Amino acid sequence: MKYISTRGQAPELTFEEAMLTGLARDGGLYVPESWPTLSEDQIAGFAGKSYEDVAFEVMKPFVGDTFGDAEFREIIAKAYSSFGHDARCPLVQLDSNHYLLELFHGPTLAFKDVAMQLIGQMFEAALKRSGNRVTIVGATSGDTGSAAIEAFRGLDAVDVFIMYPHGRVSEVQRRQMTTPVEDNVHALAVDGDFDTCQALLKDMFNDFDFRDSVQLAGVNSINWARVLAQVVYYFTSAVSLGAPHRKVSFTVPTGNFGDIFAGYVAKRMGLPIDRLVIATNQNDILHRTLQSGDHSKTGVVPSISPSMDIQVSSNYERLVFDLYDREGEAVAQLFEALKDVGSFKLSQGALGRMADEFDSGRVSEDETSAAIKDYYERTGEVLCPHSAIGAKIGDEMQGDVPMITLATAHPAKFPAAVEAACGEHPALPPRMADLFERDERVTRVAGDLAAVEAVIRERIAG
Ligand SMILES: Cc1ncc(COP(=O)(O)O)c(C=O)c1O
Ligand SMILES: N[C@@H](CCOP(=O)(O)O)C(=O)O
Repeated sequence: MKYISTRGQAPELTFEEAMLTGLARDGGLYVPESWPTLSEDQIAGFAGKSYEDVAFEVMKPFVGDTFGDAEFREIIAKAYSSFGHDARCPLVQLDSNHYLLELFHGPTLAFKDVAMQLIGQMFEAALKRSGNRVTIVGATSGDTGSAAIEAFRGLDAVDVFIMYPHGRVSEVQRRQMTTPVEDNVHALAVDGDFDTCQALLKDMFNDFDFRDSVQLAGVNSINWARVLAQVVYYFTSAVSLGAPHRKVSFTVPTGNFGDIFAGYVAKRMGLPIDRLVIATNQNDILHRTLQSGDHSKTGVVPSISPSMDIQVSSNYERLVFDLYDREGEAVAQLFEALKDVGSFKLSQGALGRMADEFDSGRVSEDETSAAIKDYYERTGEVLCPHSAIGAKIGDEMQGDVPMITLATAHPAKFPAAVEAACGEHPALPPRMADLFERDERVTRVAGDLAAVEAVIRERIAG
């Protein structure tokens, strides 16, 4: 399998190269040159298999011979051994035809662990083989950062720098990033919002002098391997409800569009998904786009679901690439306009193709709190604000087929919002019970490329 850039001007890469490269050198995102498909029999055969076995079969066509079969199976086994549930990503019934896919049983209590634990193992294997060293820089609205730090802390061949928006993540999220003691971990509190952090990251990748001198690598969903690992749980959950003999729909709390894009990939691979529902908070650019085709940035407004406080949804570019029949030049024009003037308009054809696959909904702050309370009272489930947004929209969009809503984080990551909404204080697991007593280590930095690059260069030199 070869990987090509959504902007059509960067060299084709293998899986391993794409994983270690991050952003394409033309500013685009790497995607597989075509979507591999699985037969109905293959998908039916997933029933009763372990999460790890399904992961191997779903990801193998994308990974090719980067790892031998035995090595790849071992990588997958190690990645998920740290999960606190035997099913890894269990499905819980909310009501008669609505299910919650719990993705928060990994070490940092968010769905990011599902991919990040795997990427940590894959990076380690690839870097051991090559003897190379890399500088991972990540942008986070709270969860990617802690998951990346957990996956890479203490690794000799890696320095990991995480930029988060100062004052805009929950206290638990911040402490998960600022309290690890390993020397290769560097938390950077950036003045700005998540979009500032992600733009800085992309600018770093486009600064070839910096990129090459620090051996820059990325573990945001810029990295194709991140999205790939998330495709697996669409298969495991759908099959447990009767796929491929029965269709299912998914509702996905959405920000950077990585998680729901993984669902789109599962559908391209042959999983019978009826609807993919984008659930947004008040930062609703994707919901507005689906209504009118107008993809216009507005400022990011802080919310009680901070991980979704995003207006530049990076992976939307991967979808637009398909919506425009994989014409890199058209995609480059649209996303350059988004950067330069803050908006672009989808063609009628592209909007129609998007509407064929996706629905969307938006949940306000008050509605988010009310949804947390309502689910707690009706079902006993304490949901994090992101998952509550998904569940509310999932309920509204229910049709004839089962609806699976992705529960993307554990409520204990957002105790203040959850307690204010439903009166329950969600406890952290015992292994994290002293999180609030640990010392924090963080560098405050201006939201400015030169300033961030200077900090990174200085730390690496030191
Ligand atoms: C808890 C939580 N829910 C939902 C999202 C949105 O996911 P995505 O950015 O893949 O759309 C994120 C951030 O990525 C998150 O951390
Ligand atoms: N919500 C994310 C934002 C970054 O998304 P990613 O999937 O591109 O890593 C976060 O929690 O950091």
